[in-house]
Amino acid sequence: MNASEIAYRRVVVKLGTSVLTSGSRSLDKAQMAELTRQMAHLMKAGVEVVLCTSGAIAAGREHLQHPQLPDTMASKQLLAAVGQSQLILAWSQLFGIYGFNVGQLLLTRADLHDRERYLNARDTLNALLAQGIVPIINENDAVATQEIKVGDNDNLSARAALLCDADLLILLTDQKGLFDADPRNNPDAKLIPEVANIDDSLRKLAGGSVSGLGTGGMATKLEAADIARRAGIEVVIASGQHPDVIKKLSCKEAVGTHFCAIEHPLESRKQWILAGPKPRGQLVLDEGAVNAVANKGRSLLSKGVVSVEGEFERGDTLELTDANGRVFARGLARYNAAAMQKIAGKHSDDIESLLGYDYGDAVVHRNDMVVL
Ligand SMILES: Nc1ncnc2c1ncn2[C@@H]1O[C@H](COP(=O)(O)OP(=O)(O)O)[C@@H](O)[C@H]1O
Ligand SMILES: N[C@@H](CCC(=O)OP(=O)(O)O)C(=O)O
Repeated sequence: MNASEIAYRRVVVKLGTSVLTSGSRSLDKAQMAELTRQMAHLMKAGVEVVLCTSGAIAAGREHLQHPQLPDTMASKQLLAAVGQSQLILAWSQLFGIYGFNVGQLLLTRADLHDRERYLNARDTLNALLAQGIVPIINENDAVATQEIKVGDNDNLSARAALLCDADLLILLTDQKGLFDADPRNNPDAKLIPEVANIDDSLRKLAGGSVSGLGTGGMATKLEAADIARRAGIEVVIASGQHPDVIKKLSCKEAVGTHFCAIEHPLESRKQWILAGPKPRGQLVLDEGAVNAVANKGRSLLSKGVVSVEGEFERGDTLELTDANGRVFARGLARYNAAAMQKIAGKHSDDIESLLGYDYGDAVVHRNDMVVL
């Protein structure tokens, strides 16, 4: 590979459990070595690489020789605690062969929720990359409860790609890409080589994981692709087994399913609104408000709010839905849940008299909102 053929400057590679185990009950070290060789090659050619690795739970099971444990969160946390150290040891040894050091970042949604912590994580990532150290990211499964988890590494890798301002996100899995039906159950399923837009009809094609190894299947890979491409990042889903897959993708060879980046990416703060905080509530809007927000670029006024769900504070993230429950936007609340209940459906001029204070006409301001 010649440096002039490489089309990207910063690449996030996400390796699913399915790739790291090759479908077996243990880490496939030969496969990990081969993928390390490809990533090291890319780095030697001047590309910065961030690795988002799954496999901690699988590595824990293997290291403890497949113990009989109750099917609980605590067992998974135990396996992750044991497995993560084995996993990072393996990556450290493999990258060491090529003279690269690695740095471990174990994140949860809580690290992305708060804008300040989000920016701190970004600084750490950038500092590692500036020193030529390979950042290796996984969810902090050993301590994260369901409530504070991102939940799957596809979504986590998209957040990592946003954090480090990557220009390519590679999701490697056990299938050749996104098919028009799950190829495990549909032998006639066809590979979709190029996706220009992620919509509901595409989401219907993407099923969950049936292998029992991965988390989320294609559904979470599509969520990840949607987040990344809105930030102007190209995304590819491809097979980890494809020969020289990482090298080929970094030279724009057509392998797997490619998702075009959108032309006018969201500014950084709006990327964070989309990818960082977990929504704490929902506002159901009437037809006029849906139209004003979705099509006319307006802020949301109290008058258009039909109902308020959830317990949220001012500044928390909310989902905006239409009457059918379709989420079409996300934004930051200017009023807390109790206040929002009181002013829903009321005219903006009445806010002060209803609440005794007034944070402005917009209950979700345009500048704090992303239309999906
Ligand atoms: N439309 C689809 N195209 C391809 N794979 C699909 C589709 N729908 C569901 N899948 C499933 O997604 C799985 C990959 O996701 P997952 O098991 O979570 O792997 P990973 O560990 O790589 O994240 C495939 O094995 C496949 O069975
Ligand atoms: N964080 C978990 C993996 C979670 C996950 O999303 O797995 P996968 O679908 O295989 O990428 C682990 O290290 O075992």
